[in-house]
Amino acid sequence: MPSDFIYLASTSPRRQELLAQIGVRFELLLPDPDEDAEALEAFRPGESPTRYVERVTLAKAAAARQRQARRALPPAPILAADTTVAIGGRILAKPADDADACRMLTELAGRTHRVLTAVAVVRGPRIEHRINVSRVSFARMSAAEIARYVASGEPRGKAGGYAIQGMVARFVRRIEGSHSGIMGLPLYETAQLLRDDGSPPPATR
Ligand SMILES: Cc1cn([C@H]2C[C@H](O)[C@@H](COP(=O)(O)OP(=O)(O)OP(=O)(O)O)O2)c(=O)[nH]c1=O
Repeated sequence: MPSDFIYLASTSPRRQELLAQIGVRFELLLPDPDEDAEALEAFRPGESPTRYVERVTLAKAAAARQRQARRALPPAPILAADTTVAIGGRILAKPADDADACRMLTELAGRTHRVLTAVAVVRGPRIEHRINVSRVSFARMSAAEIARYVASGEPRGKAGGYAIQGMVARFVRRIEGSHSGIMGLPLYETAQLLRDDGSPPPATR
């Protein structure tokens, strides 16, 4: 029988909004203070962006499953995701600081890059996942435009140093793929993985 709610193992406010957008009922299952969430996201030399985003997502899902057991929470599926920006085979993570965001945006301006988001759903011992890959083409941006965008604070905490849902949209010439996937949670793939999980129970008469 499908569960009438799921656990969302994500600190990302965008993922919370996106899941709510398709009417999924969820509770947050966030890391304990002593969990090293950043260690999960360390790069391994030579790893492809696809393999990287898949590995990190599965690791986030497995960590959340352990958390659920540790806290003796009621059973329900758990959803985890990771978003990675890749250009020319290289991964751009979340910028360390504003200078790093400037460097990333300078690299992305006037070019097309990929945004990969993997989403995983844990049900007991099983983990299923899907990967969405989108292409985003940015117009040229002058150094002053990049500096102004970085000063807005929007790049902080975002893979590749930008938010498609934000002010940078004025420089987005074209996207191919999934807008929600670029924002952090591809809703088509998510709904496929969840099927009826997270739907409210049918009204009783
Ligand atoms: C490319 C892009 C990323 N992002 C965000 C989504 C994610 O929050 C973030 C990528 O970082 P992630 O490491 O995928 O996620 P997170 O650390 O924010 O949250 P958690 O691991 O707890 O689930 O970048 C946007 O909001 N808009 C965009 O256009």
